[in-house]
Amino acid sequence: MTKLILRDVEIHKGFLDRAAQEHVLEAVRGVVLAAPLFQPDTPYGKPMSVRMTSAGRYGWFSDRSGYRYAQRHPSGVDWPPVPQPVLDIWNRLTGLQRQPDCCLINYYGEGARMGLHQDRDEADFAWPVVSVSLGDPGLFRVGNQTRGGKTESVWLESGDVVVLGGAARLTYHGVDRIKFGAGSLLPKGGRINLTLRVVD
Ligand SMILES: O=C(O)CCC(=O)C(=O)O
Ligand SMILES: [Fe+2]
Repeated sequence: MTKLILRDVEIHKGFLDRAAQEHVLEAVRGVVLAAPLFQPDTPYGKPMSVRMTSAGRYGWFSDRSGYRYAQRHPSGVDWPPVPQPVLDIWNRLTGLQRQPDCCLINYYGEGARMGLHQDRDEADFAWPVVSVSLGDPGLFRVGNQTRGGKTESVWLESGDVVVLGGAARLTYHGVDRIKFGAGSLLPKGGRINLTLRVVD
């Protein structure tokens, strides 16, 4: 395990070993069975290329009226609780008493990406965001606190965990592309990202 710092963004390479990745993946499968992946629309009307769902008191949601947190899955069911193996990652890394309210689950299939953005739909930016990568490698781009300027990129691999906290809490970030099929964790390929956030 090595820790890189890229513009105050902490990147814990190899934070989860293979057994831990499999354990988390199994928990994620349980969430997806109860609250299936869906493809949200952006406020601009184009569907996102990433499919997603959530666990926790809140789930992240997007449609023509904007980005927000929702108390239920689009089907009307409650979001399942955040699985304990996922909370364990938060606890190990942050040491905080407060637990995350939302675990957003992003699934990147072939060709999926996520444009540069800030995570700013939460009430209090003092809480960090913790982001877990599973499956195929993804090219993670890190920008600045405001839109524009130079960026730097790093490949995130299965088991890597990123913390956006402190000075980096509002840093622009995104995923340019994935190496579809290059990982061995997901039998059908693709990349899963879990993003843990305190919402309110
Ligand atoms: O997939 C990733 O590594 C980042 C995901 C992300 O930035 C988000 O869901 O807000
Ligand atoms: Fe983000």
